[in-house]
Amino acid sequence: MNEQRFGKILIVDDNEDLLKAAKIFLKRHFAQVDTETNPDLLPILTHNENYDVILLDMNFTKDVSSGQEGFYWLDRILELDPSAVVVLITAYGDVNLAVKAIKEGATDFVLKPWENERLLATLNSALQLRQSKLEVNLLKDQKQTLQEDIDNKFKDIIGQSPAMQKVFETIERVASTDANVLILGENGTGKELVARAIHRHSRRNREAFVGVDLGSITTTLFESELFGHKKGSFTDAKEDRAGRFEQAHKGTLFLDEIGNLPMALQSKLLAALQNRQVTRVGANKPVDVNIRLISATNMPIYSMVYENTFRQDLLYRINTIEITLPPLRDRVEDIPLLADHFISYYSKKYNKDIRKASEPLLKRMAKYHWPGNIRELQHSIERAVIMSNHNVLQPEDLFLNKMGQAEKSEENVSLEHLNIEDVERILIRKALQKHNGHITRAAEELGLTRSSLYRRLEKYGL
Ligand SMILES: Nc1ncnc2c1ncn2[C@@H]1O[C@H](COP(=O)(O)OP(=O)(O)OP(=O)(O)O)[C@@H](O)[C@H]1O
Repeated sequence: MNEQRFGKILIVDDNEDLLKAAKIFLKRHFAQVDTETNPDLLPILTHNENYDVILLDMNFTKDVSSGQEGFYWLDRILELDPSAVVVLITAYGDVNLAVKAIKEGATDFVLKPWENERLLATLNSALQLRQSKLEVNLLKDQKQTLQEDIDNKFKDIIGQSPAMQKVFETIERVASTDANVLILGENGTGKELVARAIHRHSRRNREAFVGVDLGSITTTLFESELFGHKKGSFTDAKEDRAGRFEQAHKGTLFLDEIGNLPMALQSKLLAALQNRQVTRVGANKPVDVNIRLISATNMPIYSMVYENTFRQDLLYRINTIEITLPPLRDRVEDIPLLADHFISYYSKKYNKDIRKASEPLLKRMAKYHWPGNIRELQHSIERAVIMSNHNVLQPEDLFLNKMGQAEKSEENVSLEHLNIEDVERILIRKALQKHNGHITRAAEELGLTRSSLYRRLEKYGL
């Protein structure tokens, strides 16, 4: 018989002939059939093997027919495994006892002497019940994990400052809608983290979260990367491939660095977003895509619209809801929390016993400008944890970039400690601040063309 057999059955009865006969018959139908005459071994047997169905006699002592032993063992089995499925073996006159046992948790009963086919049918239903019970248990575990996830909603986004509370509120409010979200903020402020949190708390969370870094996609590969291609449509197209839009179907598409997309490509992106359809390179039929769109940029996107370097219609398509992440220097009250979080994470990772940051170090961190925001804080703490010999991190353990220190107290900038790049970065930041991110005016003031200013913005991550 080639048919695949499932199910582990244990039969406990004091009648050896009955056990032998049952085993011979049932082995043809189930994956494993074990027999036992001594019920005292039940706890150890059920502990060692994960039986699907236990076929249990009601009476073991000779001339006793009260069924008390069966009740006792039924109780014990269910105590050890509340999902156990127990089928009782009863004599003809014991039907009332068997009915009572079912009320106490037994699944079914079979009458002795039994017909093999009827026994098989009873065991098959019992096995199905066992599988359902196991599935329910699994679902309960999964539900609990999901619940824990919900309870710890923003556990990976650290921050208690009013600005971050506002961010959390917005995430909560927009996550369940399908609204397009635009996340603005300097480099390293947690834009991707927020995008992932929105996806995690959305109705699409069982589907894919697909991220694309538009800042690093070349113009030639843009369409194939986003919309996919047919085999042979260009030299490197060795096989049919779905693009990011299709990969994100039913899920969330995260377009990072959208402000870096050249104008020509912006129109192509806009068309796909408007039509909710994409056509693979080399194909002639568009396919429908159902995506939730989240975009992010550290560029001054509104000034870019004003300057005609970012399409206004594209901006309106992506910014239904806007979330602006504050730079770390504007929420210094979150620094101790973040520091603790990263110290404990990296201490564990590198097997060090570093407990916290000292007060003088926290003061130093509060004064620092953090041009690279949380990413910079995270990396400096990682380095400090690796290098430090202290149990409490000290100011000298943290290597901070001269730039960030200079800018926070610009009036005290001492040029001899800066190099040309440091100075250029300070001047660009000042010009942008003065003109509220207006690129043309800042470029004019700096004596640069707009495109060379953009190159520098990218270079310095401004
Ligand atoms: N609030 C936060 N709590 C904990 N970790 C954070 C927080 N914000 C950012 N991080 C961490 O900082 C790093 C940078 O975050 P993320 O990549 O989300 O920033 P980003 O704004 O998308 O950066 P970029 O603009 O450079 O793409 C990540 O390692 C992230 O886990």
